[in-house]
Amino acid sequence: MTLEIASRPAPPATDAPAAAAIEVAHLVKVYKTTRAVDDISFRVPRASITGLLGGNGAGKTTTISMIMGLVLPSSGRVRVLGHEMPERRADVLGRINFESPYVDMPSRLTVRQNLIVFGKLYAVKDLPGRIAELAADLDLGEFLDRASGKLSAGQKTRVALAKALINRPELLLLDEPTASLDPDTADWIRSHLETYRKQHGASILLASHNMLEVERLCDRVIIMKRGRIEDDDSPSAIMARYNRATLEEVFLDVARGRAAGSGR
Ligand SMILES: Nc1ncnc2c1ncn2[C@@H]1O[C@H](COP(=O)(O)OP(=O)(O)OP(=O)(O)O)[C@@H](O)[C@H]1O
Repeated sequence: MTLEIASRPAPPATDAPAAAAIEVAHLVKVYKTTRAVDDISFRVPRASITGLLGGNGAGKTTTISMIMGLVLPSSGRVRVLGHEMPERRADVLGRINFESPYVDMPSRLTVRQNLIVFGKLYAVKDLPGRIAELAADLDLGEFLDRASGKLSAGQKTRVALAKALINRPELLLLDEPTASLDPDTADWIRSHLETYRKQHGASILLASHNMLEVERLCDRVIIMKRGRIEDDDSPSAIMARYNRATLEEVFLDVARGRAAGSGR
């Protein structure tokens, strides 16, 4: 992931309660010759779970990285919780968080030490209390004092989720949160995300290759292909438009260039 910080002057903050969790307008990212994200616009309302779908290389991770202010857009605009990114990152970063199974924590530190480091970065109040709460919620007790590098994939995912929730984020960005998990653990993680959204009114943007997961969790689905948005609607409306019973079939239609409604 490239880290580029913008030097444009910061515009005024506008954190009106009505502001969407995320607003993206005409966003473009060009890496040398690759147009990774090609003029996309969408809105993620507060307290919603939105799925970001697309085949390998569709531009999902690049989009999420621009939303977090970690990758600088070539053009276009991103607002998070009403604040312009990346200019207003300082107002936003403490209120959002991120999880990806592809980003490892320092492996020699124990789980507890890692959570202390991330909790301090977010200036979490009563950090020992928050870690105890997350350990109970996510069942981390058994390996809280074990080196993070010595955990199984499922245990690592639970720790990554604890790290992502440590600051009680208003917006959670998830890049394939259940990749490489067994169905039982994946289901457990999904239930936890649903509960967190309900209890905290949080907004979630979830990039996933698991269509059942998206059908179950998401109020809305954005389908990307080659950097562009192919569709953006509720799962049921998208399935109806493609005349398909599952999002998996819709995904294959989009990947193979079949037009909406041509299925069956
Ligand atoms: N740092 C980079 N430098 C150059 N090209 C990049 C960089 N990051 C991504 N790309 C390219 O941009 C395109 C979009 O990649 P991105 O990782 O955003 O896709 P994705 O939808 O997340 O894919 P996947 O499902 O495989 O994770 C790809 O063609 C990729 O090779």
